[in-house]
Amino acid sequence: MPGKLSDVPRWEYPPTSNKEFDYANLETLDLSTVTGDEYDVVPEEVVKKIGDALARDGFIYATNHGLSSEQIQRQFSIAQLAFDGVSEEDKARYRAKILETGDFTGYKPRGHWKLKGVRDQIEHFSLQSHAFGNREEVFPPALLPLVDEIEAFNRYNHDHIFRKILSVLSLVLKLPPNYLWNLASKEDERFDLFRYALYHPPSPDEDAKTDGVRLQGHTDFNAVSLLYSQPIVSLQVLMPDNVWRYVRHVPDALVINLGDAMHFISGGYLKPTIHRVVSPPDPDQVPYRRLGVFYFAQFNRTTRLAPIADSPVVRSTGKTFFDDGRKSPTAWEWECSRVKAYGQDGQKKVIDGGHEEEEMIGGEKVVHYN
Ligand SMILES: O=C(O)CCC(=O)C(=O)O
Ligand SMILES: [Fe+2]
Repeated sequence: MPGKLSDVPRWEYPPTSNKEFDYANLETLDLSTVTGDEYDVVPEEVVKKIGDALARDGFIYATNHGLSSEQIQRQFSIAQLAFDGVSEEDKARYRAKILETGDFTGYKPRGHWKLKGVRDQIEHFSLQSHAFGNREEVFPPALLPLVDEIEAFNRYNHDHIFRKILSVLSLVLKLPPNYLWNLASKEDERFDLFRYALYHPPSPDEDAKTDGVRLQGHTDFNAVSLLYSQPIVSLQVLMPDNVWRYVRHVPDALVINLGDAMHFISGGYLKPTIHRVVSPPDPDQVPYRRLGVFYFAQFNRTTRLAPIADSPVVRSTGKTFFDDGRKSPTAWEWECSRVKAYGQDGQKKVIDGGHEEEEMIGGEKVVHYN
């Protein structure tokens, strides 16, 4: 691997909580069960178990993804460097043009979003696939020696992990195993989003104003999200019984969820589960900064987010979106419009006594949960 290992200070994971909380009971996809040269062989019981879990909970764990503990910890170390080893001037210089372009590439400073008038305490350094072709413009000098390594990690997430998951999902929808991969593997249309995130602990006053919510409840915009499990208990999912439950840390596992794009294309069969980030319920973890490594995988830019008519499972839902499919956006159009609108306190209608807010984007209703 390129990049000088010794130059990157090692990230020491915060201590794992040994307390019990109301954890979500999530299924696990063992990725080593997906085999064949084109990852087209998946045992039937795996398709059944994961299909049921993703239609019901929308969240699963994935294990045996082929990355070592060392390789994963290395990504957290690079994440730490991206925030602690880059000056505030450089973060401003390499700032993401989120509102201008709907593209997260670059640094998102704290306070870009607002929740109940309180500025968020989350820093991001995000890379859309095109970033690797524009290195000098996107990466601050401190990270330039690591670009090949970061790119190789991105490739692995796309070509192996995402691909295997798409094989499973194709079979869930009773399509040929490579069907969804064909909608996501056009090299010049890739726009996956890779992200290092740093959650700073807010002040007690800020936490009180937001009821401890640090990232508002949302669905993801993309197809499949891969979150590298980390020790701070903080991520909650809204489970089918309408109860927020914590996601338990599973060392070296991936926490996987589906986004809007997969929901639309599956005629609503696959669930884009609402999730949020709250203050850690374990007081021992509260003072720690929380680092995240996320890979938001997407379909090709021009993939139209209309229900796949070839799938009997999709057809059986009878569901359509976007004016009965007449105005289905492409994956790119949908993502850009949602990225621009997110967290800007835009045209929202408050419902359910303030617990929910609705916003119309591209003619579809998007609900934010407080
Ligand atoms: O911080 C997390 O665990 C999840 C973040 C998340 O949901 C997102 O960035 O979309
Ligand atoms: Fe998310």
